[in-house]
Amino acid sequence: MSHMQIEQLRGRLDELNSQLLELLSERAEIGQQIGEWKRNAGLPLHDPVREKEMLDRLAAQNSGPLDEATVRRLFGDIFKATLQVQIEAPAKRKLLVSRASHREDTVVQIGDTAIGGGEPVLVAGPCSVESREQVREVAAALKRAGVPVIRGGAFKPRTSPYDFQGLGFEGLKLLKEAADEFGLLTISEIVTPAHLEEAAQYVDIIQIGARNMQNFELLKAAGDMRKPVLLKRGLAATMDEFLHAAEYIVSRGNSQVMLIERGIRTYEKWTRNTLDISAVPLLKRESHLPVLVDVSHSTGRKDIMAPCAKAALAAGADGIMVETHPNPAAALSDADQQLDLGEFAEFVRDVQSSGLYRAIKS
Ligand SMILES: O=C(O)C(=O)C[C@]1(C(=O)O)C=C[C@@H](O)C=C1
Repeated sequence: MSHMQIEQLRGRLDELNSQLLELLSERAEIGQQIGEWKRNAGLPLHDPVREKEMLDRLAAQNSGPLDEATVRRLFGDIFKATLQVQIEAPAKRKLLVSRASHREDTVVQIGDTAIGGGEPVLVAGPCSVESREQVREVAAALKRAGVPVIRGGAFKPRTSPYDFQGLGFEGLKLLKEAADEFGLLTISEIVTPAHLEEAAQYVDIIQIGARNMQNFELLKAAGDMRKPVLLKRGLAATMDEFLHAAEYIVSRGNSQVMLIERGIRTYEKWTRNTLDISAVPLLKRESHLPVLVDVSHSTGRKDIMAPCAKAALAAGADGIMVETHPNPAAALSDADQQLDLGEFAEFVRDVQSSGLYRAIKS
């Protein structure tokens, strides 16, 4: 046989390999569907009787050149592989928030502001809305710095019940009033499902806080809204838990979800929490949702906020959240970590100087 003939035969084998692979994949997919049905019906996945029937039929059909034992062994392996796919299917279920189900970056577009998939944005504001003057002063500073979104807590889940709990809806109204005056978007944390509808009049982005990341009723209610949601990573949440929490919202039809890393609890005491920078590229790789980083709650210290913000942007973050207050020493919450307005302007300049962020010019 000539070399050319061998090449032709090998070419034909390559074609048959591709066809076999296609057929095996189709077979495995059908097996997956049967597996799902069995699981729901509470039936065992392994069915030796059915396997024996199939093997006996194939043995009877076989006309060589493979001998019967080989046919039985090969198909036995195929059934084993199908069973394996059936067993692993739930763990490998593609989440709606995963890149595997949606390749392109999700872009949350609110008015002229786009979050995700392009220019990073800054979100800034006081930890808590305290007064009309306070929030108005911050809004003016944000406008000057080209920051499009103002944050401000009105419903504050505080560690101690004796600490300032926020101004509630009055706080949301003040936030909205200041934002409207300076053409900014608003973001604020909501903690009660029943408050979502009313809060939606005042906030452009609903924040679900770290302590509520696995408040499943709140996640479901936010999923029933058609408003952007910023979901904070829980204090001790794994990536898997974080993405599943986001899935609760997206699976109810609200695809406008953004994730925010805010530091996790570790043994380290020099920072308030430990900023998990690796969360940024991991989440960007595994999910199509925009990823932000809160440099205030993660570090809890002003002196490293700008470098951490730059690190987050370099790692691929779509935005940075930072707290600022006209008079941090007198703030009713998080007094130590809020930048004053001068420090905030400096922070923006510093982050901008990295070339990783451009302020929006109005
Ligand atoms: O027919 C089924 O019940 C299947 O689950 C499919 C299948 C197969 O690959 O053909 C897989 C595993 C069972 O042990 C038997 C058969």
